[in-house]
Amino acid sequence: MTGWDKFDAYLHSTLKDCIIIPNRGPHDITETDKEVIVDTTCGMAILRGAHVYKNGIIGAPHSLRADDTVSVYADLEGKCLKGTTVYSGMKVLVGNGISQVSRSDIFNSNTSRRGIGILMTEPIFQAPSLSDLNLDWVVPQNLPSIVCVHVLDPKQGETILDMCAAPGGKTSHIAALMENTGRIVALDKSQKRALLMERFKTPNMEIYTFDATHAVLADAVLTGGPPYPPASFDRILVDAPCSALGQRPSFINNITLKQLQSFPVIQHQLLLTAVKLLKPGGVIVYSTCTVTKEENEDQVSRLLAKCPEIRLLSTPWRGAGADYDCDLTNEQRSQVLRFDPYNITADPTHIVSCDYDTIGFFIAKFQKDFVL
Ligand SMILES: C[S@@+](CC[C@H](N)C(=O)[O-])C[C@H]1O[C@@H](n2cnc3c(N)ncnc32)[C@H](O)[C@@H]1O
Repeated sequence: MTGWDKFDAYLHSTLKDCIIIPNRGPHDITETDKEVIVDTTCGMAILRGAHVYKNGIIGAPHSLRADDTVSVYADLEGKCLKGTTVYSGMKVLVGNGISQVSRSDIFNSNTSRRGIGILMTEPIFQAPSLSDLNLDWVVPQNLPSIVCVHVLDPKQGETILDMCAAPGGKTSHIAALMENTGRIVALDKSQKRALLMERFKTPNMEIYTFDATHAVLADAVLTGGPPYPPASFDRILVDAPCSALGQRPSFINNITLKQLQSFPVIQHQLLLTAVKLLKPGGVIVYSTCTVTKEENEDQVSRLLAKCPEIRLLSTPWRGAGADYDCDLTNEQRSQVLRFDPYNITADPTHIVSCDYDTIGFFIAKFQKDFVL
């Protein structure tokens, strides 16, 4: 792991399968006179420990040579054209690094676009690059994603459905907790993303590209691929598609109002399907990595109103419940789990517990009545 020797790593105080690797920053750095422009995806990767690959560079000065010290900026509006020499649009500094290549190595069509273009020596935030981890041993995830699977609490031998599973971080955690017992069915609508799950596949895991809102059918059979008959699964994870407004780091969000309004609709459909697929006494965990109440608390109250056979359970984890003006009762607010990075201090010298300095995330746990 690049830079591993420079970073702390410690076992989480209560999650014994979780190693915490804190990042450090923001650091004050001095800008150089050579500016390299990358897109926002590359800029966010840099803040999570990555170097800049040649094909991530969209702008560089004429004078760029190998071994030059450069400042790297993320193009906030996506307006920088490939090959730009000087970019005056909206950009944000993500760090300094040493160029491994000259300008012609980057943009000349006869040279390979592969390999590292800028070795980041002074990123604004320091984090180890986790890209070369052995995924048989560890899977890098944000803390709330790890908590989410512990809230699901899969038991050995059970039949588990992961309705929106790709790229598979939570599915792999479920598989680890089940120690190759039981059956895990992982669905995702996107074939491209479902393929990413193959690297986590275990003998008891089945992966299907499928729209999970259509995963229930009265005369279906439980063996093989979807759809499945009602009351088939012991536990179901609905890690729903969402507006992802809780993601960190994030420079800018170009989501449209129409896109924002589309998520609650699909989330409700997924939850209704999950209720049908759940065995009596079974558990559903609903989660998002966003902060809007329409995608979080409102989904909970809507499901409880629509499905009298479903009740809310407490998420056994420290931290605040809902603190938004929503339709949940005070007791229900204390039962759901909202990770809210906006509520932590902005003072960079203040050390915030890893349990709070997280991405924005929401978790709710439901149980279906034993007798229907
Ligand atoms: C938040 S991501 C899931 C992340 C995943 N659980 C993990 O831990 O790696 C949401 C996923 O839902 C998938 N999705 C969107 N609509 C879907 C649908 N109708 N049925 C199944 N999957 C869907 C998306 O392709 C995306 O991969």
